[in-house]
Amino acid sequence: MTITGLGTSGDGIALLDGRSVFVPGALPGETVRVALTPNGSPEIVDILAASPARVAPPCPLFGPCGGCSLQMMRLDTMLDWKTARIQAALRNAGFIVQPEPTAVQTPPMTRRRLDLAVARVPGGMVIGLHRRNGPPVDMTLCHVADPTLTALLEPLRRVLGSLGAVTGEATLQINLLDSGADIVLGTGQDLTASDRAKLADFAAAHDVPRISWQKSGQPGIVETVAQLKPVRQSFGPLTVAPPPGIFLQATRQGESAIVDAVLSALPPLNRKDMIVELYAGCGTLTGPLSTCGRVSAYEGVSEAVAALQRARTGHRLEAERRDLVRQPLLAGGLTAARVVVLDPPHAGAPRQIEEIARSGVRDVVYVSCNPRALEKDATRLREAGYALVAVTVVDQFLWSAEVEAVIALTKDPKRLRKHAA
Ligand SMILES: C[S@@+](CC[C@H](N)C(=O)[O-])C[C@H]1O[C@@H](n2cnc3c(N)ncnc32)[C@H](O)[C@@H]1O
Repeated sequence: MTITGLGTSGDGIALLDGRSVFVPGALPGETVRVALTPNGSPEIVDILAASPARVAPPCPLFGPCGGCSLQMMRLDTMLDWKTARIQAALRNAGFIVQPEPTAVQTPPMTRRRLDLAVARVPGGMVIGLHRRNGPPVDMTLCHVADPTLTALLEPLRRVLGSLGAVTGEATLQINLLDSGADIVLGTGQDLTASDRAKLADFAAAHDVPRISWQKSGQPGIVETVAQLKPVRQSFGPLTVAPPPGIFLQATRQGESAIVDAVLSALPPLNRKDMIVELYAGCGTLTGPLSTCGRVSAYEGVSEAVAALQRARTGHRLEAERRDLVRQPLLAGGLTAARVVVLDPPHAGAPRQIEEIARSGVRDVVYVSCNPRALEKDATRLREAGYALVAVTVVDQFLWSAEVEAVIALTKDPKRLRKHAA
């Protein structure tokens, strides 16, 4: 097969009898020989002509482990591919002439958030990421995760193996906060008193400030099992105590790149200007934005809003819980805003964008984690008269197909004139 492109999940695309076939591990320009697996999907058996972008994958778990799909690709080529995806999304949204993008890629071994699967298997415990459509692959090393997190996996295997509540499969979510690893364990069974004592001992032995637990299938209810010291995370001038399992940008370097891009995408502001921030999480952008103007932050997760409200003393910000899908901030409520900054989840923000499009707000900064959603939301903003003035691409999910972007849009004639000059 001749590979003509890369699909949105990072698989090579080939045409076979007029239809697209996805070949994992193949790069554009390559000719590969494939065999069909028992479930009918193609698997490379031989590379007949390799791409100049092909490199030896650094991790021995690459292939079976479902975490990375692109370790056989040069990092700079991968960043170019991700940048081209954002440019294509914006072009499809109708922005034919685009500013030169800034592109940032984070280094390996910096991921500070892991969502892992746990499985009790004959002879031990497996902790890792699922193989494609299969069971988890034991993460004995990782070129993506921060080494502080990978160092915890072996002791975690031992303690989880000793827990009565971990009978079959479980989940483990770890956020590396400024205060240390913040762990949420999910199990199907309730923890016993002995399980709780073992987890508390583990926290003390490994300097883990907090371990929480949730029962599988009850995602909203999280219980603290051990808390040895306060948890904290700083976002610019703001220090919050994040709730267990809260959204955190995947890497510290990615967070800095997004924050820098958002701040430089703002129009000139004075400190009394109101910034409306939508999908605020527990303050990644809110803290830095509060140094530029008054921030009204909206977020759907009540624990994140409570953390922001507790941290706001001395900072120019208000935080409110609001489901922005069911109850978007209406156009009328946006008129006081000098600029709207939004960082929606994967699905984008179609209802909220409609209200922004109808409001008179002059400047919008949109942080995207999904090029498809970006295309739809940016289409509506272009129709409403916004022009594109800056694009930053952030690759903080190294070796996967994920890509983030920060785009600045305006309908302020003065800013447009300055931009054109
Ligand atoms: C991509 S994260 C960004 C969070 C934050 N800006 C940050 O950088 O840490 C998206 C945020 O949207 C929130 N969210 C998801 N659905 C929502 C909804 N329907 N209404 C309000 N917030 C929502 C999530 O809880 C999450 O905090």
